[in-house]
Amino acid sequence: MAKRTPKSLKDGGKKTNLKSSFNALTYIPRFFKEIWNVNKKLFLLSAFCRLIGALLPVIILWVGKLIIDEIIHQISLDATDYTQLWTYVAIEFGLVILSDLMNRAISLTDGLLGDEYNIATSVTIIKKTNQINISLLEDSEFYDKLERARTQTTGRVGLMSNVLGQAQSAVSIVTLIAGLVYFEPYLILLLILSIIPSFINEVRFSQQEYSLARSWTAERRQLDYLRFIGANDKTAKEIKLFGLTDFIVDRFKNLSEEYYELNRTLAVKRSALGFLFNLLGSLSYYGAYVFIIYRVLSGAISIGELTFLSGSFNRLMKNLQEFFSRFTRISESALYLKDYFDFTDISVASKTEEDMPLPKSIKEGFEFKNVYFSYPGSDHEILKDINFTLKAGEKLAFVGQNGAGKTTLTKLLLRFYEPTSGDILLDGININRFNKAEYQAFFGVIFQDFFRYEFTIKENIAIGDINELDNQTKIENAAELSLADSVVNELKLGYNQQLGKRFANGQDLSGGQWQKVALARAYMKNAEVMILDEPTSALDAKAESDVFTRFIGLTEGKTSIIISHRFSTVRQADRILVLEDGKVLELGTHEELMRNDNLYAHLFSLQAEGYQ
Ligand SMILES: Nc1ncnc2c1ncn2[C@@H]1O[C@H](COP(=O)(O)OP(=O)(O)OP(=O)(O)O)[C@@H](O)[C@H]1O
Repeated sequence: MAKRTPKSLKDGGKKTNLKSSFNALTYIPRFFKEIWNVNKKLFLLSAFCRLIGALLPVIILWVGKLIIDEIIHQISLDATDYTQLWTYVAIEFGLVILSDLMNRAISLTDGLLGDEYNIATSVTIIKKTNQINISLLEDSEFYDKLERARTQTTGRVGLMSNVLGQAQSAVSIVTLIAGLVYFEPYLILLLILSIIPSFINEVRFSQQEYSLARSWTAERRQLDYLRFIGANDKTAKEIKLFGLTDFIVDRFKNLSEEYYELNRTLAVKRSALGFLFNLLGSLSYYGAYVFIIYRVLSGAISIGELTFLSGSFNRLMKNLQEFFSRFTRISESALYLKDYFDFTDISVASKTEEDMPLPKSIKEGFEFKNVYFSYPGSDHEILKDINFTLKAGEKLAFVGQNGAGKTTLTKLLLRFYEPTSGDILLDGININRFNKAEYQAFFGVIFQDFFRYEFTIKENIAIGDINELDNQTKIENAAELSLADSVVNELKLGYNQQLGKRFANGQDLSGGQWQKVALARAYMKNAEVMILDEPTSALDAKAESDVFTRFIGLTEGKTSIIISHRFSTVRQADRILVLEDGKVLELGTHEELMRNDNLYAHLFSLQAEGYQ
């Protein structure tokens, strides 16, 4: 990990300001359009309940006023007919029940809508990630964006409740203000004066908190990573043996404590100032209270009106405080919304892509012409002036020392990256001109770092052609050809055995067993071109020879590339391409290269000696 420059509150990365907070609010209509599309009925139900919920407080306060006035009226009359009074009480009771019902309905609909929206955005993120170029996926800035889009899901759901709650508060505030204005218009001024300072305080701090959180995205990813390697079954062996716990804990603590300190400073300041400004609110409330009491004592208003006014004033003040603090929460979450939409808006169109139809079968083959390549963001040339052909139906092996560029060459062929200069042709046509998804479907590939999916073994094999998941015969056939059937036979639940240790009843496999499973994927797909990157490295000598004989059968008549460090495997290819330091050093049959007496012959003899 590179040495980090400590951040302070002042240099919190990209600064956000009031303008950016307000700008972020422009994403809210788009956000609600997405929620609306998720479940229209539920959305309307939630809005309806909130509208009723918004009108109830002022009505309940008003009925309270009627009850008190009626009691005083009855006492002064010495009367015994309380029908009117009990009717009011019954109405208030009904309204309180209705209010409770509405609140519950609101939290229910919000929860359900939030869950549904959550599912929808997770699906969007998975699909979008899949459409994005591999080169972008390896970019750390992109990863930060992805992380923000992924981890802020709960924030987005909260945002929905907050915005809807805000609309509800706005209706309540208008009705309460109408009541106050009717009796005592001046109280409104007092109210606004007491609220504004705390609003400004909230806005200021929420921006600083967002700025801080955003500027620490990369460090949070590091913290996640340390948490992952520090408490994980895959790393546990090495961590114990190398005694890495303290090293990881120290690194984790140093990083997280710095973040904690900055956060704490902000939180303490926010709370202290928040308390002072709220004190101002309480003072104004009691000022208003005293004022209304004077008005009652002077006979200007009734006791019922006193309760209505003080109740309305109190509620209004709380509602306004909540309205403003919620406003800052909304603008804060809206900034995260921007991160999400920035991610979903990443353009996936390739400049060069056309939609040429792919040939049904390969006639001539592939040709690399003067290909140079550096990974994005680096000047280091990994491939230099590469020229060779892969003829239709030919089995070509790539050989070379670690880091020579073998895997990179296949990544270019698969269009995960584009050459920095030079062309790759298929039957004389630049591969960029074909539809990318169709072009990539042409290939059956087993990568060196193939993924061990913690699914069942059957699913792990079917991944080679997931449409055939229910085709048990095909899966068994593939397992037999790749020798994965011997692995299946040892599993308690056979093909339905869960693999890996993450889930209940899962069973892990050895490296070689996993490789057989991965190889079975190649047999699932009857691809036009096969690429196997180190397909047998973890297999024992007997299995390697068996697998390879079968693989030769699988690729019979097919264009294929095999990357291997085992010369017993390599020599069976039709031709061998030897890479050294990103350049083609030799190309020819095994016999030709042996006669050449260059790097290939040298490495071959070295390995042969090792077997003697
Ligand atoms: N995503 C990447 N970004 C930047 N550099 C990379 C990336 N992947 C590989 N490299 C670099 O490119 C060079 C070639 O790597 P490549 O994986 O093609 O080698 P290889 O010949 O397949 O090696 P091995 O035999 O070890 O698998 C290496 O120096 C490696 O560090």
